[in-house]
Amino acid sequence: MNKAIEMKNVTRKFGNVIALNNIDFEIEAKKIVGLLGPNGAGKSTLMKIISTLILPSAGEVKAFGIDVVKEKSKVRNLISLVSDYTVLEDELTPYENLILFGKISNVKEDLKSKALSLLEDFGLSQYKHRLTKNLSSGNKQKLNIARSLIKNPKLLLLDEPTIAIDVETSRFIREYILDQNLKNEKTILISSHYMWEVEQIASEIAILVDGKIIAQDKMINIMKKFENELSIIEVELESPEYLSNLEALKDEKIISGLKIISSTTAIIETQLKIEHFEELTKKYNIKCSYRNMKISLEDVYSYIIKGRL
Ligand SMILES: Nc1ncnc2c1ncn2[C@@H]1O[C@H](COP(=O)(O)OP(=O)(O)OP(=O)(O)O)[C@@H](O)[C@H]1O
Repeated sequence: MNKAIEMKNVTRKFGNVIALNNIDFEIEAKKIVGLLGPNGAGKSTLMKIISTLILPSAGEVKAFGIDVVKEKSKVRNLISLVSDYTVLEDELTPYENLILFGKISNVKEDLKSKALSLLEDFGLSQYKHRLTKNLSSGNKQKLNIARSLIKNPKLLLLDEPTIAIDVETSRFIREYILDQNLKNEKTILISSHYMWEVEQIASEIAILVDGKIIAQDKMINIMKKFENELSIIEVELESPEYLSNLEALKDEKIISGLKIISSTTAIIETQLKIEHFEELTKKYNIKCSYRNMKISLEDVYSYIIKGRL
């Protein structure tokens, strides 16, 4: 199988902080992988190592079979990173930014036409002559992504690419990413705290906690596994007088989450199948109706993280 990324026994320390703790991590070429994890888990550190911005303290990292430490410049030709620490030149226009980055990245052919067509794709042609510092943050982020594509990388590393971006722009970015994967066979690693975003585009997810990969699988396998293990049940009480009985369910081991939405509605997370929920409502004298809700990646993620933290 063709691997875009292979990390073996990789550790990265910053003084006493162990940002990555002896991890093994692989991504197959042409996949879109979502990298999830709480603040400080090590996601940016992982992306910075792959993109050769920082070195690992120990271990081996290869991109498309090339060692990222020993053959930095070869790897750089194949990879682009988009993040809030890859800064655009504020005093240049979007067009000039693309040209500059293209030159830095040794793009020799058709640089001008590539820059113009990326500006067109991202709806930035009308701002071609405006200084980048005067663009809206959404347009700056579009430019950031356009810039990452000018060298036609095989692997795109997107570190929270839609943070603080409006709904339409983030949808555009998501669709563009999908298109890049589909038409241009780019491998994409995307980190995000927006689970619904990752759910929409990634075919595989990896969860990083405290510098360790605690889960990695195809999205479909993870969702299937948890659909068997977990039920999310919406409860509608007949009257608020049953609320305290409902709250008492918290003491049941089988209830892993209980969120009160109003005096008569709640969402319950449980390992119990919905067929057996009635027994519990009788035991606790809860007069209600209830229904199974579709499990989301966010439910699965928080279930995994809760079990861990
Ligand atoms: N340059 C640095 N110097 C010292 N500590 C650092 C440095 N960079 C990262 N760290 C620490 O390493 C750990 C992992 O940080 P990292 O930024 O990789 O996490 P993250 O998962 O990307 O977090 P977030 O979701 O908040 O962006 C954190 O404890 C962080 O404080």
